[in-house]
Amino acid sequence: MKILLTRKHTEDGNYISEIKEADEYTIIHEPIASIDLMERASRAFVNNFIQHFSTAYKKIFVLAGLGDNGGDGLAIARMLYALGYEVEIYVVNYSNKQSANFLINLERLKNKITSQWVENTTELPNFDDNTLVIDAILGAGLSRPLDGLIKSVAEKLNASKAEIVAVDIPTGLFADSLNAKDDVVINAHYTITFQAPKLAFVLPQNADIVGEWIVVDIGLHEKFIEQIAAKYLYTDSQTVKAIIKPRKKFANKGNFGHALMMAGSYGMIGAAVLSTRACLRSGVGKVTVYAPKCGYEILQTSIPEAMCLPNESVDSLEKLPELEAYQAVGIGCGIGTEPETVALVEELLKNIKVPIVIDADALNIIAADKKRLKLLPENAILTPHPKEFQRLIGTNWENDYEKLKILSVFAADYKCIVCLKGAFTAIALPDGTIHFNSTGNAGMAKGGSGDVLTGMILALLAQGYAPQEAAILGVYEHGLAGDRAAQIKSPTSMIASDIIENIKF
Ligand SMILES: NC(=O)C1=CN([C@@H]2O[C@H](COP(=O)(O)OP(=O)(O)OC[C@H]3O[C@@H](n4cnc5c(N)ncnc54)[C@H](OP(=O)(O)O)[C@@H]3O)[C@@H](O)[C@H]2O)[C@@H](O)CC1
Ligand SMILES: Nc1ncnc2c1ncn2[C@@H]1O[C@H](COP(=O)(O)OP(=O)(O)O)[C@@H](O)[C@H]1O
Ligand SMILES: [K+]
Repeated sequence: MKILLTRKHTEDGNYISEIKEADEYTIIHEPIASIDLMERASRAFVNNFIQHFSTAYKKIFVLAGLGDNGGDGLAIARMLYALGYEVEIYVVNYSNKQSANFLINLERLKNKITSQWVENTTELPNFDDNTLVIDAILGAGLSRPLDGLIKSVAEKLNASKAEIVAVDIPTGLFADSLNAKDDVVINAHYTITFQAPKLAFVLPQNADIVGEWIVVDIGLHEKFIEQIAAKYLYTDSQTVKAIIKPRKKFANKGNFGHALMMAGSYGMIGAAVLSTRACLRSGVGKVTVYAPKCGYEILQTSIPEAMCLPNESVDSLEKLPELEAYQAVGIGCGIGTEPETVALVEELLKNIKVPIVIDADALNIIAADKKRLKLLPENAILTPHPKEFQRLIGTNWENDYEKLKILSVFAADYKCIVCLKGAFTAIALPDGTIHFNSTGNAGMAKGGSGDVLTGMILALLAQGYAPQEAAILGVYEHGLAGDRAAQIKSPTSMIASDIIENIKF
């Protein structure tokens, strides 16, 4: 799914709104009247809303602005009222400019619900913990930080105990550009957004502003969306369906590749076990794990399906084995940073001729001497968590937008694929695009989860998936397995082994 921007910079130094353009294209080419598109958007909001909040639930205050977001708010209020919800409307009267669709929806309220016009926060009702506020003050049309009346309303709301549900975007939040630190933004608990995710929603710095969020389809014209060259994408089930190759009936294990997992050191053989087992659960034909001698019996006993190739050293990985037999190589999980392992990583990078996934200490080894970055083979997949990525670039970022810029430049400069892990893992490709993952949960924030991912991506590489497909698909399925594990064990109690047990391609 593409992430549509509200402020996409154009070559002449201005910016356009892809959302507005998609809106206008739909109005002309579907065709549909603008007010009917608003009705459709509001209906989509309501359909989702009623699944979460029953009529018995709390009193609903709709806070409406004067633009199209406010128009949505009025239409939503009318629809919820018709469904039996107890609704009150407060129009935040911050300007004398009202959109045409706002005015039509105001007219449509007549003889149904009255609206109260607010020019001062003292005219607002009491937002106690028994109220639900629908924030329809400003949406994608935000052009500057909040001030004056809207700012005071936002402050009052944020200080209250009311549950806040935002229409499209929480008021005051820029959809895809940076808010200043002291900007006041309504902190929503739940956001129902139209047509496409907004970039701001997948960035950790906005987590407490957007709350839980969901995209509802409002039927903007597919032909228009297809031709948008999106820089940011959001991996959903449709994306993944287009990537996955079915296993053919007469297939044999030779069709699914032989993977080499180089992992483990004394005290860290668990990382080798987890990554290798995850690799096996992800469709690979055969796996050999190259590990220090201390891991031999553990690996042979705990994963009988894998072959184990012990190296000479007892405690740590050293010396490059023959690579000819393998279709893909994974390195890094639990390998430590002993000098002989450092030498091994360098040797591997100089000699590798098949796709590779690089994780954990292998990344730290590369980061320790930046000249090693030049050894990265084209399309290598790197799977750093934020700390490891900071080590690779040798600096920190000021905010998440800057982080994305650095990430994108890094992937382009080194022609590699970087999976920057976390909630909404960001996968940067050499072509400059960034693909955010939609699956996963905080139960995965535990030691070993990353090892599982490395094994899964390795399996996909060995099966012949193109590296960018292996990264996008692997990260998605890893998160999905984590979501299944969380369902069964709960986010708090699940462990990395539960992720493996719930891998299901
Ligand atoms: N295609 C879609 O996705 C569809 C979208 N729809 C809905 O439309 C919404 C976008 O509507 P919109 O363009 O009218 O913008 P909205 O956010 O209501 O505000 C605009 C007004 O606010 C003003 N203003 C801006 N910043 C301000 C500030 N800080 N303080 C004060 N004023 C400020 C701005 O003034 P100006 O910048 O021109 O001075 C302008 O007058 C979108 O979020 C969705 O809900 C659906 O109905 C249908 C399909
Ligand atoms: N809050 C979260 N939401 C979704 N996924 C998460 C969250 N926290 C961590 N993860 C996922 O769990 C994995 C953790 O990997 P990593 O930090 O390398 O752990 P480790 O090195 O301990 O195995 C990553 O794939 C990451 O995307
Ligand atoms: K809003």
